[in-house]
Amino acid sequence: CQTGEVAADPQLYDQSYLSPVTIGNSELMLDFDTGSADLWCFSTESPAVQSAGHGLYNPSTGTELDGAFWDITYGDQSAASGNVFADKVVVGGVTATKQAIEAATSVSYEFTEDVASDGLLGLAFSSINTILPQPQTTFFDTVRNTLAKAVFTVDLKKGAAGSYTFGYIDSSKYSGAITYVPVNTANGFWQFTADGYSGGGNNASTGRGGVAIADTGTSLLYLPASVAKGYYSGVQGASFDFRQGGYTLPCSATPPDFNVAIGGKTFTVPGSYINYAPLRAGSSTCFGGIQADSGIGFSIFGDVFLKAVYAIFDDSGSSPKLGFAAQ
Ligand SMILES: O=C([C@@H]1CCCNC1)N1CCCCC1
Repeated sequence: CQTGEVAADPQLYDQSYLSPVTIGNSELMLDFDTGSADLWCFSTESPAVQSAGHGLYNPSTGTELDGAFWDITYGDQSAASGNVFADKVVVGGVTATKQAIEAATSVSYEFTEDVASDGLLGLAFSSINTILPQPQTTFFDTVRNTLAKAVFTVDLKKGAAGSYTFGYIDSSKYSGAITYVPVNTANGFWQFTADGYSGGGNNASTGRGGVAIADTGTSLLYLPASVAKGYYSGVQGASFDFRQGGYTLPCSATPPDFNVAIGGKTFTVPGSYINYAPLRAGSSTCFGGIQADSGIGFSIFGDVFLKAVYAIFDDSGSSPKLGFAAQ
C-alpha cells in the first residue's frame, strides 16, 4: 500500500504551485491541476523555440502508445498537443510503473513563457482525458488501487510551500472536523454545491450558493457575478475595470474577509488573499482575488480559496466526495 507526499511550491503571487515529478529518468516541475485530466510535459519532441528554458521529458525511456495523440485547450484558451508514451512516474514516493505521459509537440505561448512549469499533472476525472482514440487514466486513477486509501489531499499556502499527499489524510495539516460534500462527476470535475456566501460590502450574501468546482490549476476564486459585485461594493477604491477584465482595488487596501458556507460549515478566506497582485510590477492598483464566474457556467474555487483550507479529494467510497477543513 503506497502513500506519499510532495511539496507544492508557490510561483510569483501564488499564480500557480509546482511539484517535482520523476518521469522516466527526468525530474520535472509540474502544475498539479484538479481541473483537468491530462499529464503532459515539454519533451525532446517539442520545438526548441517553444521549449527553451523548460525541463524536457525524453521519451526514449518510454514505450510509444501507437496511434495515440492528445490535444487540450484550457478555459483561458491556452493549449497544448502531442503524442503519448507509457513510462514510470514517481510522485512523492508513489510510483505508477506504466503511466500515460503526454509528450508535447506543440504548446501555446502561455506555457512557453511560464518557464518554471514543465507541464501539468491532471487530477480531475479520467473521463475528460483528451487522449484519442482511447482516453487514458490520470496518475491518481493509475495508482489508486495501490494506495492505502484512494484519496489525495491539497494543502496550499499563501506565499509558502504547501503539499499534496496521496493515499492518506494528514491530521497534522488541519484543525477541527472535516466537512464532506458529495461530488457530481458528470462534467469530469470535482464539482460540488456551495451553500452560500457572506462578507464584504452588502455582505455579498446571496442566501443561495451554487455549483462550483475545486480547481488547484486556477489561481483565483470565480463566483456568481452578484456575489463578486456585492463583495467589492464594500471595498474603498475597488471597481470593475473592463480593460483589465475584472475587479481591481488599491494595493494599499485591506479587503474584508470572505466566508463560504459548504456542507453547513463556514470557511473564511482572509481579506489579504483577495488583494491578489499588482496589475504590473510597481503598479499601485491590484487585481482582485475574487472575480465573477460569468460565462463559465459554474464557480471555480481556485487557489485563493484552496490556500485557506485543507482539502481532501476522496474517491475511496461508492461515490467521490470532497472534504474541507480549516487549516
Ligand atoms: O481549463 C480549465 C481550467 C484552466 C486552469 C487550470 N485548470 C483547468 N477549466 C476549468 C474550468 C472549466 C473550463 C475548463
